Amino acid sequence: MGIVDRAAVKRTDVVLEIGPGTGNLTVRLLERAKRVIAVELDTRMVREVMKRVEGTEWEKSLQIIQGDVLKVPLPFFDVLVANVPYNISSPLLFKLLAHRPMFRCAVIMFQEEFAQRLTARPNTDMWCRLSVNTQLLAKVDQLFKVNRNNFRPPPKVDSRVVRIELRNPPPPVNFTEWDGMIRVIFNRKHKTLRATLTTKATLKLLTSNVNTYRAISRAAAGGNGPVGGGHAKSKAKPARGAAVAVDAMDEEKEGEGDVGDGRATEAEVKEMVESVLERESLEGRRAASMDIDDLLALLSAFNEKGVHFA
Ligand SMILES: C[S@@+](CC[C@H](N)C(=O)[O-])C[C@H]1O[C@@H](n2cnc3c(N)ncnc32)[C@H](O)[C@@H]1O
Repeated sequence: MGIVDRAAVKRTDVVLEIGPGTGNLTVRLLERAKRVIAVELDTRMVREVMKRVEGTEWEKSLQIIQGDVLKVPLPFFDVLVANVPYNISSPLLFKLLAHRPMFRCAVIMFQEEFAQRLTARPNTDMWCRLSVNTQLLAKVDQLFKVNRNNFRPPPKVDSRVVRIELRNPPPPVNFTEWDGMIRVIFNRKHKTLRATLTTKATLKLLTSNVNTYRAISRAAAGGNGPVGGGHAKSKAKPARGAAVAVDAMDEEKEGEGDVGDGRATEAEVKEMVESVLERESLEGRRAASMDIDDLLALLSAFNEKGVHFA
């Protein structure tokens, strides 16, 4: 079974094909779907595909969007099929993970190693920021390997086709905040959390975030915090998904040592970070061994304490 069969296209489906090239997959998708929308960067390829369906029964059910898949707004679709250059694998994947409304599935060919990272597990070499972010938002199945000798000329690496289904409902987490934390702790995944989270650069970032959240919180409470003065309440809305964290922070304001003007210092934020790690018994843990649930719990513990990664 090839990519088209694995996509399990139904008669009622709108299929989005990325990079149709000369249209080999396109014609097979048209035989099965209600409609195919193809996004192709190369104008010569666009003409090739159009020529291929001209005068056939498929002419009316194919729409071609000429452009870069990373730049064009994607239309509604049920199923996506993609075979595109591997240098856009990561941005394409993240565009799809954020795509709404949700689609039924995406069947995509990636480089073997990239595909393996998508389904990697903790305590393996492949477990990385890509694995964690993908598995937070989607379920990925490895479908089949495509040997490099199937291509002319053969590339340097093998490929693999995977199926991606978005988690529905999506996890209740602010993705920017989540990815901010994942970036920091997976930058050196074998170091302890205490070591990665208390470097000078990380503390600088966290202190700036803590102070922004405090200012927002003060403004929302009607005070004259640094954000926006008298109009701050309407202007300084926290990012979507951050509301819970801001409420939790309000409750803590009295206890958390504000210094004078209410701004936290790096030393104070270091203490906040260390106290969360200690309370959760996580000082000695390493990102390399943490699964998604461990990481969600870690982010939640930090947010409750008023520590933010975005
Ligand atoms: C490997 S070919 C795929 C050919 C065809 N799908 C097949 O299986 O026979 C990749 C295609 O993706 C197109 N492409 C490359 N970058 C693209 C982008 N950023 N957006 C849309 N299409 C792109 C190329 O022009 C090319 O036609």
